Amino acid sequence: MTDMRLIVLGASGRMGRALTRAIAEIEGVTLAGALEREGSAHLGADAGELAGLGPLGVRVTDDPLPLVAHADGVVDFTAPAATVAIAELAAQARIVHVVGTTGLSETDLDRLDAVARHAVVVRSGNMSLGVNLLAALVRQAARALGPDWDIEVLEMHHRAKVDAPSGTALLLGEAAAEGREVALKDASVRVRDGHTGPRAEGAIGFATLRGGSVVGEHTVILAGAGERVELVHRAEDRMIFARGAVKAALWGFGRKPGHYSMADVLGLQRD
Ligand SMILES: NC(=O)C1=CN([C@@H]2O[C@H](COP(=O)(O)OP(=O)(O)OC[C@H]3O[C@@H](n4cnc5c(N)ncnc54)[C@H](O)[C@@H]3O)[C@@H](O)[C@H]2O)C=CC1
Ligand SMILES: O=C(O)C1=N[C@H](C(=O)O)C[C@H](O)C1
Repeated sequence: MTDMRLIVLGASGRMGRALTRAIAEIEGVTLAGALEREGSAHLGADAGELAGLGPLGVRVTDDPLPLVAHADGVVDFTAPAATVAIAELAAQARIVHVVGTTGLSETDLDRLDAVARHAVVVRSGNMSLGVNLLAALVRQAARALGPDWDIEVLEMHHRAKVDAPSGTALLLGEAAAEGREVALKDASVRVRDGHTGPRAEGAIGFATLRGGSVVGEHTVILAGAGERVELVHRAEDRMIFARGAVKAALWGFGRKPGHYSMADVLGLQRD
């Protein structure tokens, strides 16, 4: 069987470089193109050299059209505007779109839902096995412990991260809300400052830390009267996300159109 041909969007970014390495190490996929934004200092560079692999003969370009026409999928860890733009092109070409980009607005998500009527979109705020397993545990804990236990989601990331709360924190908050059978938008408290008054009953709180080179750390705290449960994930290497994204692309290849999640890819049941 021939390899699945993948394009990396945002090829010179932290995740873009990790994706190039993951494509090189995983069987059944090949790097078919490397895209960057207009004006990037890395246009024309060899994607393999950017990723520390040595030359692969794939030059970074800012023109998606010729690449999309000859590829089977695009892996995209960039920024919301770039993700929505490539989603339209990927859907027209009927190629798999794996979306790792976080900070997407409700409008952006509606656009992805619309294109997923015609194409395979696999999207997750976190592509690692560990976090997706953690989400299942959080759902179960929130259901078992009930509303008397307060839920707070704490996250820390490197100083260059631009969105908050992280996509993972929101994914974990969604899992907690599902466990409680409430809508996250009705329960979430994303910022606290000044004289806030006591904690609202049933709130799912978020707290954000930024600094240094932290790849990604998430703690879901379930605080009861006189005791506390903490569920923690620590990412130590971006390759966990990159390998997950390549696995998602392979899973999506040949599948019927739809907006899928990493829980679908990993076969994690929603109990
Ligand atoms: N879902 C997951 O498992 C993970 C998601 N992320 C998310 O991935 C995104 C990127 O993260 P990093 O790699 O750390 O950021 P980064 O800033 O290092 O890389 C982003 C890259 O995208 C490029 N880009 C921006 N607009 C573009 C366009 N229109 N066309 C092509 N390229 C464009 C930038 O030039 C940059 O090279 C963020 O939203 C982050 O939260 C990061 C790690 C894991
Ligand atoms: O920007 C990052 O770095 C990360 N972003 C994702 C998020 O927003 O949760 C995933 C991971 O934690 C790293």
